[in-house]
Amino acid sequence: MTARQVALEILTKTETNHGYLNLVYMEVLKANSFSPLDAAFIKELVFGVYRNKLYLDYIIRANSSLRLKKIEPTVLNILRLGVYQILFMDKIPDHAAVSEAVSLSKKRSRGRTAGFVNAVLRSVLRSGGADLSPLKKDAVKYFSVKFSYPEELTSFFVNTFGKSRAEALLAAGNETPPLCVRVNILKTTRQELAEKLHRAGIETKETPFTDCGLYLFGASEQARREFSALFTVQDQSSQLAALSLSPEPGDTVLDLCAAPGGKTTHLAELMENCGQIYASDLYEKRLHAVNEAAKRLGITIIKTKQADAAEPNPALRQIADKVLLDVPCSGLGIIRRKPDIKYKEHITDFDEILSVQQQILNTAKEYVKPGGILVYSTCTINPSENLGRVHAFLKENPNFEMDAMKNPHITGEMAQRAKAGFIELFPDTDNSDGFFVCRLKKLR
Ligand SMILES: C[S@@+](CC[C@H](N)C(=O)[O-])C[C@H]1O[C@@H](n2cnc3c(N)ncnc32)[C@H](O)[C@@H]1O
Repeated sequence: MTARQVALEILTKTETNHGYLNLVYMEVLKANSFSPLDAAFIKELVFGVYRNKLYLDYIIRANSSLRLKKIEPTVLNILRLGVYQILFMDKIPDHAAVSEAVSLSKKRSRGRTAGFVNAVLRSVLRSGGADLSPLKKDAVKYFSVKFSYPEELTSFFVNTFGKSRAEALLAAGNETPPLCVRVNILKTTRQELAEKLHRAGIETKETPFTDCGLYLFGASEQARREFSALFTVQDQSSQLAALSLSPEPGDTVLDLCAAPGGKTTHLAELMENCGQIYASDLYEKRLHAVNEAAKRLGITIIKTKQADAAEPNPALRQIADKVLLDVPCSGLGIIRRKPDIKYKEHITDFDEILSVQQQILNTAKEYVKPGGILVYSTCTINPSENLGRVHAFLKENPNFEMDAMKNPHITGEMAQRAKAGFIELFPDTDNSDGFFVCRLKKLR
């Protein structure tokens, strides 16, 4: 199969199985042996199409004799791939984008579709796309098409952050995030790993807000596998969650929403693999990933168990020095990694997720020893799931208070907030995933 055929397969599979794009992409990658160049090209195609789907559809509609609903789903995806290459990938000659799309439609579809695909793409080449200026009088409609966010979600951004900040955040959500890893300090140091990677032809840059992170440039999947005992792929924003809990060797730590274990293993590294970590998750199957990650990194202090964190467990009452709650959330901070989040139905109906977060907090508060610490974190930038959620909790639980975080790498305005007990990161200003971490101390 050619790279474009594989890309079409991934798009179709993600749509028809209601799958997650990144999981389908990884599954296809594991099942085949693509060259690093092909793997990168396929990724660019499928993530690019997802990031820009509504915009691409708008252009296809403006250049097609058929309404979108009348176009067969496979043909629509062939067109999206073609238009994406024409408008977003400078290195692909236009004639190659068109002829490859035509030959794909000959292989994958029936009848006269090849002629139709050819006509639409040639029209896109002639017109240069479509004129968005008639949409400009309505910011929500305009941003929705320009940045490919459904109108309901675009409205949420505009109402929450104002027009100009919303524009910056929507644009940042369409960027390709850098590859960031956390160094396994049980086995190496940041500098040592950077030198090893450099010798293997991979350039690195230190993360500014943490002392254990590196950005990697030019690392193929194969190279990533080669060094997998020495690092964990994790954005620097996520590294701040375990760091903010500041676990120490010998501590008893609970991680109640643990899978796939990115933060659990970080806790263990900070504890020098000494003490105990009880890691649970609602989904038993997902806990395998935690055990696998621990094995890969040489960690032995994690015990996993399936459990619903919203259900009280009296056996855990006041056993923990530290508790991490990396709760399920709307995920609005990681759209650049998972662009399919944008199109999730009812994405802005927050009531259910807010209620789960509240229940988990209310259950977990009982597990913290007096004087102990609870860290609440999310990968969203929705204020009601973040500070809103914490303030509501503190109002009902005066025996907890926000506790200053000690992180010498955080400066400026962010340091003021860390001193007050929380950190907020945004993809537009911090070149990081949108993330929220809050450190709470149980007074009595
Ligand atoms: C943000 S993810 C956790 C990511 C993880 N901490 C890491 O760093 O790799 C949230 C997790 O909460 C789990 N979850 C959802 N509802 C839950 C519940 N009621 N109790 C426990 N876990 C839950 C999900 O299965 C998911 O693995």
